[in-house]
Amino acid sequence: MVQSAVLGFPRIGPNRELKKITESYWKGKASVDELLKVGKDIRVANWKLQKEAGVDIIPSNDFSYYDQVLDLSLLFNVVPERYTKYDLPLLDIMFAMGRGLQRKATETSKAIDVTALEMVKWFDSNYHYVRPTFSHSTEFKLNGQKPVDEFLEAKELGIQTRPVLLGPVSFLLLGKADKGSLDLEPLSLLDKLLPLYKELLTKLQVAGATEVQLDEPVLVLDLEKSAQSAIRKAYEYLGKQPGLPRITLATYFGTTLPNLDSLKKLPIGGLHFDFVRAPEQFDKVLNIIEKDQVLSVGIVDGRNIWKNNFAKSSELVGKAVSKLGSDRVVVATSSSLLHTPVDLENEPKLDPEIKDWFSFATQKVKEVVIIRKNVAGEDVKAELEANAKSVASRAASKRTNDEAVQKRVASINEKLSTRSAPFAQRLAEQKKVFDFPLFPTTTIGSFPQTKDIRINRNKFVKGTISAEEYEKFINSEIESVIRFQEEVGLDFLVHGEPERNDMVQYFGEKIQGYTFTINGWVQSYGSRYVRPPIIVGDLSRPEAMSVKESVYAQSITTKPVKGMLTGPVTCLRWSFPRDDVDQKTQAMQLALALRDEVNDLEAAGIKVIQVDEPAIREGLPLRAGDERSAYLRWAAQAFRVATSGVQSKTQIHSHFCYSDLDPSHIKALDADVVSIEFSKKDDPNYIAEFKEYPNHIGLGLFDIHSPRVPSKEEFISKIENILKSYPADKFWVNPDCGLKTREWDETRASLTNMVAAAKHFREQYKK
Ligand code: MET
Ligand SMILES: [Zn+2]
Repeated sequence: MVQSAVLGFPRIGPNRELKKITESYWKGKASVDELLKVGKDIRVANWKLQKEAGVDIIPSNDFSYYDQVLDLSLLFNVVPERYTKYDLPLLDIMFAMGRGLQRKATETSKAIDVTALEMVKWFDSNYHYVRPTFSHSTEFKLNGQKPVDEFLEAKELGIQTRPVLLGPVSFLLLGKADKGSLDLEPLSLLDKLLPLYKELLTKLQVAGATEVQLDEPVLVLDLEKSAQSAIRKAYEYLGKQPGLPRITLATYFGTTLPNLDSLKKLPIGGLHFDFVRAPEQFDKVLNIIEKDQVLSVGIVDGRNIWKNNFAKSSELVGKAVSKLGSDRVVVATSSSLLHTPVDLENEPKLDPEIKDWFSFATQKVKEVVIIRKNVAGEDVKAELEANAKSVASRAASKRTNDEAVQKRVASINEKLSTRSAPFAQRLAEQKKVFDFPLFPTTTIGSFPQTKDIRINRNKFVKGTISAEEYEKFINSEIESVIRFQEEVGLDFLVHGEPERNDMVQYFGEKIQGYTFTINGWVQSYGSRYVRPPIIVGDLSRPEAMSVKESVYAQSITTKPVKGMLTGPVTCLRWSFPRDDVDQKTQAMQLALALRDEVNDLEAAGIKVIQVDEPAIREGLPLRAGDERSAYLRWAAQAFRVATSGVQSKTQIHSHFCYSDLDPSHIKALDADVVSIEFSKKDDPNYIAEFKEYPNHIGLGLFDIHSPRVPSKEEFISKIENILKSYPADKFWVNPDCGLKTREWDETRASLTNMVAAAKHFREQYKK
């Protein structure tokens, strides 16, 4: 019989229960038992939901208090020494690795001061994982047995699960060598790591697990020969161990075709492929499935919110069945559902016409089951008819098409996407407008989003305070942020973004063609969740979106205040995009809307405008080649469409974070000044690469994901280090990213030290 499988379910809880409890645990307001209880409740609810929906293969160990990759580092004892020397409980070591920890000394314990590990984008998604960090002194051993415990927890409820683990090759390749061990090649650790997987799988088997899912998403990347052989080696080794649970090796987010040879004839139970993202691999994949192997057909999209097309999916699964037989086919989600919101039923405010086009994680679980039933010949006539109706209604809806927008996009040309003068000339004109010192200091835009801000925003949304009252409140926040920056001594100010719930959602709500949810949260990293707006139709800007706040901020200070916008590519990437129009077209529509906004800001007297593009790197197609170069071209052009309507003397900034950015990715944006997350990348080679960047640049000097406050000396030594390979006259001084998740005390202390360091160098370079 064909089976159904889910590769992973969101773990944040339907009402963000996990965020609430972890944050209060961090603040010392909730006990560890309270934290663990909420975690357990979420796991139990998720398993029951899937069981009741009729899913055959239900995942366990897809839960995490912070990040599943971090869990695995901890489980295998890949824990740099700096985290273990304080005798913290495992859970707190894990949080310290994820977010850093700084604690004053008390009578009974010494002071703690440790930075977080590097956090990186999970492939091309907006999820971030904590990078495994290996050193010569890494001693692999099992630390606890989280996957086993969670398997047993489900078993106790009478639910048999399939534990999920990141596979050994991906675990190593996604990691890096620690400072001090830079000559270490993570993949060289495979031989030491494999016995640990064996030990763990043995424990799972003893606990009663008959199957495991090992994720090897690196198989959708360009892999060197050594990595391809590592895959073979790992699965030949694990597959041949007698008595272990059956292994399903799962890939997702792209095509495996260039690496397919390394998957042939492996002694494992099954293989999973993502046919939503890469349907082109279907025929070739069918040919490599061995007689004793199962093909898991990933057909329900784990990355987007559109309702599945049952007729189409069933046809594809049917093809697999006719070739392999029904016992060897599983209908599955394309990837974990981690990247989709929990439940569409939590959205009472969505327009019913549009809501009928969507499917969130809870609905997707049911979709997998319906497709399975359909392929197995069970009666799902009513579901199929309803599905066909929604699919047809979306295709025909008036809400998706706007001719004026389509015409304007067609008129985009070189002139519209090129600034009126080259950088050198622009810089000269800008220098006449502002008197900027060497090492200009600035921040990335947001300041702490306090409870007070959230309370007032909610009141405004609920209508318990009027628009005027809310505006007054926002203005008072802006004013205090401006005064704060003046006191601290920053050169280029920001208004602080207190009016923004989220940098994309805020604009999404003002752009026509978007719809948004009230509960559609998706984990971005740790306890940070986002609520991506949904692009349903052609996009346009009915009226100014940010001018009022920027103009107010500029009116109360003589220092330049940056206008602050989210760029077209980031708006696209951090939304759920349409799947019926290509991404480039959606980006250009956004670019035109933003161009009008940029021009309006300039007309209103704003002299510096920052258009953030943190997501530009994550959108990079995972493999090198034509698709990637085309992406880089259109992404840069979209930015230039948005920003080249201004005069030369208007300074355009941009900002990038969260990823290993290559300067070549951003040169073509031609922004006057860019700021980049950098604080955890003090590798001299990486710094040297940025010398290539022709315009001005601020390499981020402190980690904004951590509450830790760097001292003035620490800033000085960081800057000194960068200046060894980077010219001082192009150098801006700023944090890694916006400060919205920080507290005010930390923010004041960090920025004060940062400005002091900038002044130190200003003095030094005067001489
Ligand atoms: C993720 S990038 C964030 C940029 C935005 N301007 C902020 O400061 O929050
Ligand atoms: Zn950022």
